[in-house]
Parts: sequence; C-alpha cells; structure tokens
Amino acid sequence: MKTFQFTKMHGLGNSYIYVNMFEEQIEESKLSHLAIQVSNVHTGIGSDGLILICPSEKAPVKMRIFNNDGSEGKNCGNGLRCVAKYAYEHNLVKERKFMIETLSGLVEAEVHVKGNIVHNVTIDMGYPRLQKKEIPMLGNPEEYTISEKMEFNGQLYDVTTVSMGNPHIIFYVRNIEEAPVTTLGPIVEKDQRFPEGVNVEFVEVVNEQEIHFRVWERGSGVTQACGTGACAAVVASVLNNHTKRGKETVVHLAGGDLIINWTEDGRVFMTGPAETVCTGTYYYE
Ligand SMILES: N[C@@H](CCC[C@H](N)C(=O)O)C(=O)O
Repeated sequence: MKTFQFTKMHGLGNSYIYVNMFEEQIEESKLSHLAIQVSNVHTGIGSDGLILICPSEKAPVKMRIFNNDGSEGKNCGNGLRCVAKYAYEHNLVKERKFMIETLSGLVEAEVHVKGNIVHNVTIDMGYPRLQKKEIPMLGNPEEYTISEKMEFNGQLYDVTTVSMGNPHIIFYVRNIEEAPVTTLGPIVEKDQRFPEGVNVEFVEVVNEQEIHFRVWERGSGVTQACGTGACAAVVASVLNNHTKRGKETVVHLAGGDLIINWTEDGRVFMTGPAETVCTGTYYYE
C-alpha cells in the first residue's frame, strides 16, 4: 500500500482533495485514476476532484486540477483561492500577494487574513478570452460568440461563450430554480462544436449588480460553485448589457456568493472564501 497526506478544502462547497507536492510523491500515470477514486463519496473521501499544489519555476506555487472523472482542467477559480490559503498558512509563501502558476498561465492571489488564518482571497484572474479559437469552439476562429443562436437537443438558445483559461458557455434563464442544469448541461458539455468540452452555466439576472448562477461543470457535473464560471458569467453579462464593466457584481451560487469585477483595464477580479474541512492519510495501490 502507498499513502499520501491530504487536505480537503472547499470554496463555496466546490470541494477538492489537496495534495502538497512539495512533500508528497505520486506517479504521474496514477493521477487521473486517483482523482476518480478520492472523489468517490462511498469508496473515497468525496469531492469534486483532486488538486495538486506543486513547485513551480515561474511562481512560488503551481496548481494542477483534476475533475472527478479524471480529466485534467486548465484552471479552477475556487481551487485557486484554496491553494492561496494553503500556501500562506503552510509558509510556502511569506507575502500576502503572490503569483500562482496554472496550466492556462499565471494569476496573482491576495489573501485576506485574520490572525494567521486566511478567510477570503482575491484572485486577479487576468483577461477573459473571447474569440472562438480561444474557447475553443468551431466556427470563424476570430469571431466572438455573444448572444449567438445555437441549437441543442432540437431547440434554439441564445448563448455567450467565454474562456477564463477554461471554456464556458452561458445561457440566460428567467428563473434559476427551473434552469435545465442536469438535462441540458451534460448534452452541451459534450457537444462536438466544443472540441475540448465546455463548462455550462445558467444565469438569471437580478439587477445591474447581482446575478443568480448554477453550473454543470465539464468533468464533474453539478457542483455548488464554479469560480471561473462566475467570472465568465459576469463577463458575459457585461457583454450582453445586463451588468456594468468596472463595477462589482455579486454572483449568487448554490454554495454562497462571489464578488466579481471585470475592470476597465480588462482584468477580472474574483473575491470569495476558502475553507479547510479536514486532513488525513489516503491509502492506494
Ligand atoms: N470548479 C472550478 C473549475 C474546475 C475545472 C472545470 N471543470 C474544467 O474542466 O474546466 C472553478 O471553480 O473554476
């Protein structure tokens, strides 16, 4: 039997098993299967996936995220806040502002501390990417998809697509409680027009400062929250004239609220909580 030490953490109920790869060694070929195993609520620990906190040549830490189906994602907003909390509280960094490397580039984290405990984190998520080739999705590679008609399951929808380092598609609904998250979500996630799959978000606009949000995540299904998805939803809402650029928008997710600001200079800032659940030893073959 092999073992590793883990910490279970969550951001608004979007939970991952975090492994400190400064101290642990796990074979690369085992990671995808381990993500499936640890995520299982019956035979594992129970989570939306696995996140590795790794050494980096470009920043104090690097985040790698695996969804609960074993696929590797390129970015994770809730994961970034938890990685920032872990890095600060475990002395992997000394400053309250520091960089984190992801598979989609570098982001800057700022931890908000009470005593020595990080309660909230702001992440500068960088610039949203809007061209079809950047999502990626089929169609004219240079074009944006803003309120464009697309057919899914025999029905036409107005959709907007945004990459926050990972792909998102946003549907507007009148009533968030009735959003077809579990029916349309899995169909859109695997639609062939998105060669790498897509995270599927449903948004009800409350007013210019507030939106409701539910998600079907690529590789994980329904989750309580998606940080990159909330950023993408605010970018989409500005592009569709529902909310204002340069103003804070409160995103109400199933697990709680995030504050997102798509600033005038083009960068997206996300602020929200990060929490530790438990630590332990995981046994595997
Ligand atoms: N929950 C995350 C996103 C995780 C990765 C996503 N499912 C993907 O495959 O792109 C978040 O908080 O952003």
